Amino acid sequence: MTVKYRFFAGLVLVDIEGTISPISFVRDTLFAYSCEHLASFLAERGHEPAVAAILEETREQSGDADALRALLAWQEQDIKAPPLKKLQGLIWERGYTEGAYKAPLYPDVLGALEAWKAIGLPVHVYSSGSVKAQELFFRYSTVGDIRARFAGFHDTGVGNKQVPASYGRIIEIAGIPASSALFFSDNAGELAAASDAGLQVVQVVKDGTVADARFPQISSFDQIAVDPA
Ligand SMILES: CSCCC(=O)C(=O)COP(=O)(O)O
Ligand SMILES: [Mg+2]
Repeated sequence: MTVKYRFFAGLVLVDIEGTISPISFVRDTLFAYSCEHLASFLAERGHEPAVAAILEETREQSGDADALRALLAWQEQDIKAPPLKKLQGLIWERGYTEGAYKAPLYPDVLGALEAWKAIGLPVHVYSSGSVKAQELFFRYSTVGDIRARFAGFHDTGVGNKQVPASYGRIIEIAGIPASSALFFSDNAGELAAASDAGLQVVQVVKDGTVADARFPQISSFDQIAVDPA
C-alpha cells in the first residue's frame, strides 16, 4: 500500500474501538459478556470495597437509587459513564482469564507498532475503557501479551474524549508539546477535540466508520509514515 501521509511526531496516541480493534469485538463480545454477567458479578462481589464504591458512584451520577438498573441502562445505550467503564473492566477479567475471548487487532496494527518501536516513538492509548480494561485487552490479545508496546494508558480519568482539555492533560503527563503528538481515532468528535487541543490528528476509516472530511483519513496504518519530531 502506498504512503498517503507523512507526519513528524514525538508521541503517538491511539484510540482502541474502531481504530486498532473492530467495533464488533467491543460491542458483540465484551459488552455482551458484561451485560450477561453484571447481575451475578454484583451479587458475588458487590460487598467488596472497590465494587461498593463504584455502586455508590453509579447512584450519585445516575440519580437512580437502584445501581444495577442504572448500570444496565448505561450499558444498553453505550453511555461511557466512568463507574460503568470501571465495572466492565472488572467483569471482563474473568472472561479473559477463562479464555472466553481474546482481543483482536486489525491486521495492520502490529506492523505499525513495530515501525514506531524501531524509531523509538512512544505509543500511548486513550480509550473510554478503563485502564484496567485496556491492560487486559493488550495482555490477552490474539497476538499475545503486547502491553510492553505501550508507554502510557489513559482513560476518562483525564476527562471525556470529546473535550479538548482531556488531551491537554495527556500531553502534560507525556511532557511534550501538543503539536508533536499524533492522535488516531475513528471518532470525529474525539478528533475535533484533540485538534482543538493542538494535536495532529488522523481519522482511521474502517467498515462502519462515519468518515469526516475535516480530517486526514486512512483505511490502514500502512498509509502512514511517521518520522521522529
Ligand atoms: C479497552 S477495550 C473496551 C473499550 C470500551 O469499553 C469502549 O467503550 C470503547 O471506547 P474507545 O474509547 O476505545 O472507542
Ligand atoms: Mg473509537
